[in-house]
Amino acid sequence: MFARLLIPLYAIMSYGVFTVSFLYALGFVGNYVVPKSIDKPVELGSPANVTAAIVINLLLLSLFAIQHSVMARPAVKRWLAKFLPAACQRSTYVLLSSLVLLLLFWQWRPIPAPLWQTSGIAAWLLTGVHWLGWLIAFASTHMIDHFDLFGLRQGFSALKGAELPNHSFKTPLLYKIVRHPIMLGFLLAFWATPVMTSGHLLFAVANTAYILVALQFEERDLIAEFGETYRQYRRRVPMLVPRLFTRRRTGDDRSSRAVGAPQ
Ligand SMILES: C[S@@+](CC[C@H](N)C(=O)[O-])C[C@H]1O[C@@H](n2cnc3c(N)ncnc32)[C@H](O)[C@@H]1O
Repeated sequence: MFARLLIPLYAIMSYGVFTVSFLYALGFVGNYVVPKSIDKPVELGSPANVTAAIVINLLLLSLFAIQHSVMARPAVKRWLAKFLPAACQRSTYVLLSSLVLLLLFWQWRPIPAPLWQTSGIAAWLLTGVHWLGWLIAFASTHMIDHFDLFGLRQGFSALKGAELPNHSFKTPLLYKIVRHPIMLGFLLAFWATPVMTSGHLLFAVANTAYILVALQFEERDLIAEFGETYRQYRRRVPMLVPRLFTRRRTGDDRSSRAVGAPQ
């Protein structure tokens, strides 16, 4: 009974830490409100320290990449299952990822030299795309299952003494346009900025490289889990860049899917 209560509380606490790290990320990447952001305070990024700043920032980004990817490997999940109840696994992943992100925000060294800069309509447009990116990422978590992705569903099924919910394959809304809308949203939020500093560029390039590699692993796992269904989805729907002229393809897709023919 005690564990049944403790697990949902742990899930709520992890979700709370995730919420703090997500809200802080909005301020960090966009240089809004928060005391320490990607480019501020400027005095932390004195030119003499640029090499040290690059090394420290790359170490922080690598730490996040390693933690986030290694803990998502099926073999590591099986190993963790020896120590952690299954209902706590996702929350633990969410908690550790959020803590590593907060460490990154805290220890990040701004490199504020601007590489390019926009003003007027261009700046407004880029800011709009930036916020659209965050919105796409957040909304897409709800399209596949926000509460499952962040461990709450698993925690509450432990409370009810129910079986863990099955991970089901879904392709609603934006998942019909690209296979990875959450990552597409992040890429838009990271790259669309009115002022691109050296530090921001480092952040955007490193995260883009990480996302492209991590998606290879994620898709390998999705194929292992959902087999031909995911392979067909991969043939039908682009990874990150929406097709501009989808009309004819959609027609083709429908007919090939109807007869189950490879595309
Ligand atoms: C952080 S989410 C990112 C999802 C996707 N890569 C995206 O960018 O929108 C990673 C989790 O989503 C799951 N996932 C990815 N695509 C999915 C789909 N179409 N249906 C259900 N789960 C999916 C993966 O198995 C993984 O556990």
